[in-house]
Amino acid sequence: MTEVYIFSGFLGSGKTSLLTHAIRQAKEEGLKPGVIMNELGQLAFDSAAVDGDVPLREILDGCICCTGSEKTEAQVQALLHEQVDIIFIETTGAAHPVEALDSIHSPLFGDALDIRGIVTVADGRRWLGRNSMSPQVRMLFLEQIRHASVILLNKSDLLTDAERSSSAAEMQAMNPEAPILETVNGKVPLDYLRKVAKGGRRAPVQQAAIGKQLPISSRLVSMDEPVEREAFEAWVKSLPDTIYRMKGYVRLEGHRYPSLFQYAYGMVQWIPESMNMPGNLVIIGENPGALEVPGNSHV
Ligand SMILES: Nc1nc2c(ncn2[C@@H]2O[C@H](COP(=O)(O)OP(=O)(O)OP(=O)(O)O)[C@@H](O)[C@H]2O)c(=O)[nH]1
Repeated sequence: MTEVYIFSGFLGSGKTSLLTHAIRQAKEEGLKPGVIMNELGQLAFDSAAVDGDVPLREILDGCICCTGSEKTEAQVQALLHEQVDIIFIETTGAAHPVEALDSIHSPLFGDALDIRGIVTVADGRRWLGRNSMSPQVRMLFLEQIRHASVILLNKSDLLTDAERSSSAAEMQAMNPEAPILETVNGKVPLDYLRKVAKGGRRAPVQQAAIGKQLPISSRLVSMDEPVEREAFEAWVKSLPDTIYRMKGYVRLEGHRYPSLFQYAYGMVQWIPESMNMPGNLVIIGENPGALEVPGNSHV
């Protein structure tokens, strides 16, 4: 049977970081991993994090929970044909984990799949700031924690000892059965996940089809002009709290190529690239269409 793990967690919490780490460990253990990656935008941005030799299927531009289970079934089928030993499904940060789980509980697979459950990556700082999220979005964030088989309290490097223990205790109260592990960059031993993730649904779903009603959308912006780093970061800081995530390639003034830019819950990261990547930025949040974006010359 092929083990299946669903990686859940809010936008920018560290799912891709967990995925790259899990893939590396699976390979080291002699397992053949396969990946299904679900992204909100049309751009398969995170796919670059998956090595070329790992079978990868993408479900783009919509949540796995809303695009219909046929698409997911087809992608799982394709991975099974490639005889993978373990499948990691990275859901979008806007996906309801139980709906994602349901989409792979298909009679098509019979006993070919051993669905081990939901690993939820929770951004510790976002947990502390959860009350500033809009109600529907906060509900999704909490649902991801409530239905986890295992919770990773990630970005624990950004929390104090007191914040780490109070966050873990509060999450445990919300989901008493899931083991909680404090992590940095989603680094968790794969053996641990394989031991503790037992699959199955743990609590009634609070609100069905939450992903369909969520006010979250994504916008792809072409970044055709270089930006000044400080001014760009000041613009990022000025954005409303309801802009949850940005990622893409942005050219900084004085740089030859666009740098990889990441934004998640107040944190900005720039990684210089040595190749000329197309200047594109994905913005995810509530009403990203209303923003004027520096570096984009189009109206
Ligand atoms: N300081 C710190 N940063 C982290 C940690 N984990 C992830 N990050 C950073 O957070 C950002 C988002 O990480 P990803 O792994 O891409 O998050 P994600 O959940 O896959 O994001 P989406 O797929 O867009 O929802 C990146 O800039 C990471 O480098 C952590 O433990 N500590």
